[in-house]
Amino acid sequence: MPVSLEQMRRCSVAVDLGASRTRVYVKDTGLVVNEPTVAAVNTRTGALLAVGFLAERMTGRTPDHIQVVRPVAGGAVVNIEMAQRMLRHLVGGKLRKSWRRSPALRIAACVPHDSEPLVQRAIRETLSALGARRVELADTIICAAVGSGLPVEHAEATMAVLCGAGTTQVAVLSLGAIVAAETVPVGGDSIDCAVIEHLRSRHGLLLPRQAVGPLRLVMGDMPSRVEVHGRDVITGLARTVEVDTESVRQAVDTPLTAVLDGIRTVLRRCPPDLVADLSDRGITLAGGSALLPGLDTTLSRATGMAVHTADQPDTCAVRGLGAMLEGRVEPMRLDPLAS
Ligand SMILES: Nc1ncnc2c1ncn2[C@@H]1O[C@H](COP(=O)(O)OP(=O)(O)OP(=O)(O)O)[C@@H](O)[C@H]1O
Repeated sequence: MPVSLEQMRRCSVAVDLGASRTRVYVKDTGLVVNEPTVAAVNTRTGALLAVGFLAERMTGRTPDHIQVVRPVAGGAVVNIEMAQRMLRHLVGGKLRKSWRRSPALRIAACVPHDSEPLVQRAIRETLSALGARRVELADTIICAAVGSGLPVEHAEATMAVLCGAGTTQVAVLSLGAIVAAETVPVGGDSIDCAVIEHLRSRHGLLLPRQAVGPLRLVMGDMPSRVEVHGRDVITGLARTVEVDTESVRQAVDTPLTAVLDGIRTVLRRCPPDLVADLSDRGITLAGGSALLPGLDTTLSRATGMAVHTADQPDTCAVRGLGAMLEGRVEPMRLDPLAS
């Protein structure tokens, strides 16, 4: 799926439909939507009740007739109809100006590297709900590298690790293309599951998914103890336990091993010249899970390479795609040599 910058420049809207967040960037305006990829429906009437933050807040708190749906999982749209309805509500009004300027709206969207044709078709069909006449697809990892400020179009290796909710994509790029890449089915969701499983087995406490966030925030600090509220596994009653943050950090190491294996696999597949470039430049982390405290130091210690976290890592991919739309990425000229 080669990214043609020429085709990208004809698009006016960039979309990153992630498992956790939906982000929309409008050319010459900026990021207009950054909301959870979640919709709540009434199963009796089929009516859409809420989308985005409001729907996410309903998770785990709904009566039987209300269902909270996540239409994207593992880098693919798994419920096209729901994704279309959610997008119309999240984005509709914000694209009115773009529609007026160009009724034949062109949208650019991120898709995971080496995604199946069916996955690509699903995203195209989903975006047709926004009135897109044409949908151009770009590799998410290239977009994230551009959004992280890496000079991807130079003849110099850069390594980007995009830590999302369901997957982590690792790639080495040079001359605007991917030299070697690997997708690991581990992301922020697996990290949350590791924390929940640790509290269940070590403390007999059931923790709601939403309660993991505050616990993540203290993980990078010095080892300390924090109070966590949940439900006792045996009695079913509310209980508060004191948790040692260092033991939570160790529980998270298991999913991180898979990410490390992904980095090692990509490095093994790279020509030695590029690996030498990387030892100078190091690894750049992007994606929402790159905000996990201490992730950069853990990866740096394990690989022996410098690891930097991009600015606003969670929105790197859509901002990178936006930069392509706005023509802020200059391709390296590879004109045939004159004879
Ligand atoms: N401050 C934070 N600390 C740790 N993890 C975080 C933080 N903020 C968000 N996350 C995690 O980042 C993940 C979402 O990242 P991101 O928005 O890049 O995913 P996505 O693009 O929607 O998903 P995917 O790329 O898998 O389709 C979630 O799992 C969330 O728990």
